[in-house]
Amino acid sequence: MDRLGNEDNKEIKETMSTYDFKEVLKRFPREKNKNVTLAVLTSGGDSQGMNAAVRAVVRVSIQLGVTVYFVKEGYHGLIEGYITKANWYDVSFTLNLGGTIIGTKRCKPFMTKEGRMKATKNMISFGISNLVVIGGDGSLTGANLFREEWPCHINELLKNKEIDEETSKKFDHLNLVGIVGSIDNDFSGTDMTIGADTALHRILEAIDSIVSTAFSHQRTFIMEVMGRNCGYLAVKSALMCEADYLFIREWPQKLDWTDKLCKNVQAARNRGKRLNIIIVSEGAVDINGSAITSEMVKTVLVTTLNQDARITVLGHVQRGGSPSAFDRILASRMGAHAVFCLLEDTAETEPKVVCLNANTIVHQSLMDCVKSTLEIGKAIQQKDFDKALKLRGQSFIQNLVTYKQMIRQENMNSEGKITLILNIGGSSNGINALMYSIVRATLALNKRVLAAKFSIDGLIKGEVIELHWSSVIGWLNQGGVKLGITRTIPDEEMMEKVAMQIKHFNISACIIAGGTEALKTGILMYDYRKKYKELCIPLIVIPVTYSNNVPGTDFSLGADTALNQIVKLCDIIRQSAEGHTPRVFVVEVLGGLCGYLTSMTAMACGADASYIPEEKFDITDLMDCIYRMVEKFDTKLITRGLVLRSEKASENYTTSFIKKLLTEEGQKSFVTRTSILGSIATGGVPSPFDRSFALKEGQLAVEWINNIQNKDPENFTSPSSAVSLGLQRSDFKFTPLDDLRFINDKKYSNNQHWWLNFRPLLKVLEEPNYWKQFM
Ligand SMILES: Nc1ncnc2c1ncn2[C@@H]1O[C@H](COP(=O)(O)OP(=O)(O)OP(=O)(O)O)[C@@H](O)[C@H]1O
Ligand SMILES: O=P(O)(O)OC[C@H]1O[C@](O)(CO)[C@@H](O)[C@@H]1O
Repeated sequence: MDRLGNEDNKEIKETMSTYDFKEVLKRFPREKNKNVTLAVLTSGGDSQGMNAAVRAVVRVSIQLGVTVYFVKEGYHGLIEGYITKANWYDVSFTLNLGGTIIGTKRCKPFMTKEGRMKATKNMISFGISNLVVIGGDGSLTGANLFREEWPCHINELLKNKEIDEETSKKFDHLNLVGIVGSIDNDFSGTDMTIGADTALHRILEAIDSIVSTAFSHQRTFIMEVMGRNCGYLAVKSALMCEADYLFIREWPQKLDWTDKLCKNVQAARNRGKRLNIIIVSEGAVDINGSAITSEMVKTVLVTTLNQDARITVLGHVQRGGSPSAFDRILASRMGAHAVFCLLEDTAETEPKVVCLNANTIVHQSLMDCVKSTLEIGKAIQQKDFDKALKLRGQSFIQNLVTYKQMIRQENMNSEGKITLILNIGGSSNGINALMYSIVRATLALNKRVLAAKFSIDGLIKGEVIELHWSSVIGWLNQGGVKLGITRTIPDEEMMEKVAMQIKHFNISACIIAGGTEALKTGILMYDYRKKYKELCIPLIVIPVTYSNNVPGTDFSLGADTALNQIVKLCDIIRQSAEGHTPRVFVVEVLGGLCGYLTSMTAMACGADASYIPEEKFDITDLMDCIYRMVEKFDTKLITRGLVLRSEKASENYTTSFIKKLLTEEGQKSFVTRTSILGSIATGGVPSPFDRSFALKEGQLAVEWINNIQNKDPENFTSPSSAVSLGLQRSDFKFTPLDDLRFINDKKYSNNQHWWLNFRPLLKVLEEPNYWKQFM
């Protein structure tokens, strides 16, 4: 799960030019790929997002002139010869589907040499010597073995006269690349496996639903989650649902766990909780390695505490349903990368596995990753749980630490320093989870939290409340803004009052959460330190906005939830056209001057075109879109089209203009409809990513304040004492507000966003003849 630190992965890791198709064609010319044949299979437990990976493998191959095959039903299909040619439209409308359209199976015969020999023969008969395997640790272990043995199988086939000398030379080695598709997130080398994010969506949907019935009856629910050997899903979900107790394999319980469980559960009730959630990973054990089951946990609670406890086993629900936006995008990037890897492979290169590393797609040695993954399993078997935990990586351990901190019940009458929270800007999901995290982390340090209701306006009026441990119970999964929010940025007169209130409430530090208004307010407060010494306190801004347009961070809190909402709505809009004559939808997406939501939705839904403020477009682009649409509908294989437009993509090419143009020019082939999503897209409950992001950011902000207060309690005038917290690649960074003041420049726009790199990939995956533009 953590980086292996392989230098080798530098060659074709995702960079600015990775998807620039002119560059791609230069590196992998179509003429050279004429004789390249590639197959893709899915194996092991299915996972949501596998289809996006298959789609990307197929479409990138076709764009590069590679012949591509599906192997149906995993290794079983390889042995039985269920191999069929894949075409462009075979993978249309599959991004939103869970499972795998090409089937999967757990296949015993592939564990035998005979089975793998048969698979070799079948592959050769189709001329295939390049294979993409999408599956979990087991599938990739098998794939690795298959590739190692391949030359022996070829010799054997030659010896048995099942192939001739020429064929044996032509197929002397197998090029292999793995993509990790598994909800368990249990594979070393990649930060995330395809499907894990969606599984968390399913788990939290279930827990959020259970909470209302548990609350009504004051019940305790024991939720059993999947993950075999790996506690990732359990730890993450426990963290994100405020679970009162967690059982996983890598952190086994001492033998007195029954007492501790009862103590924690009872203490939470005493603090005002009407319900308890206990998360049990299906592989949970005690320090002796003996299983701890949901039934055992229930029995303890019923017999010792006389609790009304119930068990819900989530089971395969976790592997079901439509993939999250993250999984669709991750899988598309990984699928494309897998094809590039295969085209670079030679007999001498070792097999690779495509990984996500600090928000960048890279590849690692498949053998090294498999070895490291198996080591974790071995450590667990040998009951060396410390080693297993260490091997799971730093972020796994950090999640556990955060969980313990959030759930720890602190002294309610703390007398320590006071931190003020201000929410400023528009409403964005995840902000309540952030408040939860700030409150719990601050109380853990024996300090106090005050919060202004309705932002600066409330602060000036003195509408300030104290937040206690129990004030934030249940805030993790709440949409909207519990504290109330306005967009007011203080002017000179207001700033004086702000300073007075900070003095009045004896505030020692301030956290501002929100979008650009929050950042601008933070910069102003920093600037006014010269005039008001009350403002010389540690100040930290945490970007919270669905638009993802705040500088200093790759992600703003709330953007993932909005993206998932928009993707869901686009799926529904497009589905509504099923059974109709061809229909094109023009959908207007929120985001102000930032095309993040539009671009990422386009990638996750497979939009035919997307127009954003950062990318200039003109009438020829719009006409080109119409011609492509007509061409597509002429195939009679497709009847639905999707065009996305950012609300501020262009002053003149408005949504209504584009609709009229499509209606006029495309009327012989399709009808056009519009849909303006507006703020409907920002409602709902925070996504797992946003909850987890909120928890981390809250904790880091509190730690930063604590450190700076401890270091130099008198001196809070330097630029480094007023910062913005941001996630850059995989690192959280504290950027001085002084360095971000360009946000106040009217002309500010950021055309260097990391996600702009994916724009060409959108076209590669959506426009069947995209490659022709470069010939
Ligand atoms: N050691 C191995 N040697 C050869 N083939 C293997 C090996 N391990 C697994 N496989 C093949 O891969 C298939 C899938 O493996 P497994 O059932 O472990 O699922 P997985 O890939 O780990 O997926 P998930 O993590 O979703 O369960 C097996 O049924 C078998 O065909
Ligand atoms: O679908 P099956 O074969 O019952 O396997 C269930 C197992 O597969 C996974 O869903 C994925 O590895 C595990 O979390 C679970 O233990």
